[in-house]
Amino acid sequence: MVRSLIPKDDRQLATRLKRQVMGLVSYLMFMAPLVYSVENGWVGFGYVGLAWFLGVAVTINVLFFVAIRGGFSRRFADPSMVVLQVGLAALLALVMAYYAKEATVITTALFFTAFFFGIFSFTRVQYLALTAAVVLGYALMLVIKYDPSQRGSDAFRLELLYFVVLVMVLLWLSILGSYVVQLRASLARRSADLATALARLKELASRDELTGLYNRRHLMDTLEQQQDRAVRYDEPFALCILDIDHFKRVNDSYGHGVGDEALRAVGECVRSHLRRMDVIGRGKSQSTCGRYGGEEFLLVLPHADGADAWVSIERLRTAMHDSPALTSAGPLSITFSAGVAQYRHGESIADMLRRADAAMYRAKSEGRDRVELAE
Ligand SMILES: Nc1nc2c(ncn2[C@@H]2O[C@H](COP(=O)(O)OP(=O)(O)OP(=O)(O)O)[C@@H](O)[C@H]2O)c(=O)[nH]1
Repeated sequence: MVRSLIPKDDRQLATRLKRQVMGLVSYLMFMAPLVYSVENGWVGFGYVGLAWFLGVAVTINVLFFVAIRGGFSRRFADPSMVVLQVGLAALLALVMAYYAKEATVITTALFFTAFFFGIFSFTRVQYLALTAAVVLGYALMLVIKYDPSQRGSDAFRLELLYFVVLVMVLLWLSILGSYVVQLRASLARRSADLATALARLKELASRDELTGLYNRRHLMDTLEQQQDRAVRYDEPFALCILDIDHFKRVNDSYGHGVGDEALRAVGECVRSHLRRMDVIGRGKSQSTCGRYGGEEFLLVLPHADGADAWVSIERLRTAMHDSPALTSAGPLSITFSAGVAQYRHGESIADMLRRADAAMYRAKSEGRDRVELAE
């Protein structure tokens, strides 16, 4: 039952709730030693008192569980409400300290357990403040528990001993606990930095250095994703292989450097054309373009059938035909030939690419500066 109360799709919430269950189990753990103490008269209450104590502890835990699970606690800076929870647990431990006779060990263990939960978020100041509050509370409890005539008794002196030891242990726990909290925070920072660096690396690994467009590896991944989607949802998608016409002449006439500039200009023209097309087809997944090889580009057009894709690439062809690429050698007239293929159910990506390639070669052989639709 508890398992179904802990969501699987929200890891943070699941962790908070698991901690809450841990807190509940911690109290139930004390049941056997408490029963044993009641049985032997080592605490100043009977079974009714015990039922009250455990009842209050369990109710507090269940209320916190509900507040966290229901989202109420999200409005606080600390959605686990650890400060409040540890404070209440320490208060319960003080109540137990008041009633404890020979069973003082249970009180110490209760304080220990409460302080332990601070490890999940307490700062050193919070830990020390809690220690100070407990010390004050314990001192007050001693004043209430022992009237002046009892303060010379062995029981009182023993209680003072427990008190001093408790203060020592709680101080030690505060320092150690806040150190663990700091370690956890620095670990979380490092793993966040690592995740950012990894994302940056992935981004770099998917880009073509010259044009900044996606590289062949990323394009192949995109094509596979589109193929999966097309199969699963029975939706079309198309691709286009675009090859610059007579690019060798650009290199031969103006040098490789200017050739590179022309490639960048073509890349930018393709990218801005696709961006415009995506704005028109709002709400659908975005098109992808990248450098497929030397002077070849590849475009992936989700949701498009062959005819749609052809129209879109034909517009791009006209745009490129009409606007020269700006290079340091001046404006250069650049055209391309392209082959467009629509995905056929059941075919491999390699076959689809082969068909688009064949269409592109047909465009070349029929005079260049053309877009052909694959058969
Ligand atoms: N500047 C530059 N040139 C490149 C790059 N990659 C490939 N090329 C050049 O692109 C040219 C491709 O030439 P070809 O395959 O003969 O084709 P083409 O001259 O474009 O002629 P068609 O494709 O038949 O229209 C070669 O000169 C390559 O050196 C690059 O990264 N930078």
